[in-house]
Amino acid sequence: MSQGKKVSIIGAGNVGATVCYWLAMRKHCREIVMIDRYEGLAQGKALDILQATSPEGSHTQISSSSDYHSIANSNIVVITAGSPRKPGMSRDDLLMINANITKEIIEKITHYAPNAIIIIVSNPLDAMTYVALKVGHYARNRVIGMAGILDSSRMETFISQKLGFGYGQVTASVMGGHGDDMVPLPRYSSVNGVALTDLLTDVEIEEIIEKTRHGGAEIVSYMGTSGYYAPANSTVKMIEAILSDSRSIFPCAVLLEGEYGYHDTVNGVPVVLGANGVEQIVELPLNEHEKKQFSKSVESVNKLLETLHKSEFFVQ
Ligand SMILES: NC(=O)C1=CN([C@@H]2O[C@H](COP(=O)(O)OP(=O)(O)OC[C@H]3O[C@@H](n4cnc5c(N)ncnc54)[C@H](O)[C@@H]3O)[C@@H](O)[C@H]2O)C=CC1
Ligand SMILES: O=C([O-])CC(=O)C(=O)O
Repeated sequence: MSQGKKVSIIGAGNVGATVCYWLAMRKHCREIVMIDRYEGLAQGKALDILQATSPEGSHTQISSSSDYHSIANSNIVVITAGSPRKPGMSRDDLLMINANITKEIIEKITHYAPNAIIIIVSNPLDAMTYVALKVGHYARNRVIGMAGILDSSRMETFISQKLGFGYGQVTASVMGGHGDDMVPLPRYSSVNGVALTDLLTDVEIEEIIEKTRHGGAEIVSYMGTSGYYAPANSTVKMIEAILSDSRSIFPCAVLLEGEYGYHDTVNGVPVVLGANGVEQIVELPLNEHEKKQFSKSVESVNKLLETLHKSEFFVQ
């Protein structure tokens, strides 16, 4: 696999450490560095994960630091630093607290790892991706938000649960922002090639769409904090695609510059991921209903961006 590659993870909490664990176990990179504002946390988790690598024959070197010098020469930096939501909160409630954290971290990354591709995980995802792009003055291919793969994998799970068969054979597609207005696409979902619309009724499909839209909140309601196994798995899929230059299509949050008719905003769309990050944005021929839903999702993200612009966040 992609030995010789370095990934840094900023934020060694639930998602960050689980990304580190998955990556180490799958042996896709030579080196992983974890940074957290609580150095002891990153240090403890790095050592714990490192001690799990030996029985697996993984050569991945895992270290922790509070010093950003250690992220130098990273191929990819993943940002999972920031607050998760608590029950009753929306992801959007995290806007200002996580925007400030993202800004502080991006300023370090542009200094210490100027050539890295950035994967954003912190919420609200689309707005944080926009913050990273603007604060770091990055070309848009280099900053990518993780959400669409996760939302699609949730939809796939709910489809198999509803059907009672097809586990592992479902392909679902979710576009749009990572919020309650995300756009699950049953027309682009199938079970081993059999169209979803041939297997489930409209009412059943609508139920799945609603469950997918609230998939994150459902987990928060059980645990008091957000999920991390599926989010970490989705993040690792993006890392693997970039490190191995697989040029795979995944739904990811990227800056739109005219695609789907929108400018200067971030939203989730299918992209080709490869060595340069976003190699291509794929424009699906959406029908009128899907276009309307996507427009609502763009509006929701734009409201957050407006709040940031009005608060003069970008001129501080
Ligand atoms: N995009 C997505 O689909 C998903 C996004 N998330 C988001 O990811 C973020 C992290 O979630 P969890 O790992 O569950 O939270 P967590 O609380 O377990 O971990 C966050 C870590 O960030 C660290 N941190 C905070 N400020 C920092 C700074 N300035 N520098 C370095 N480290 C800092 C904290 O010390 C903590 O260890 C949250 O915003 C959450 O909403 C979580 C799951 C899915
Ligand atoms: O729901 C949350 O707060 C975390 C998240 O984005 C997800 O799990 O989809």
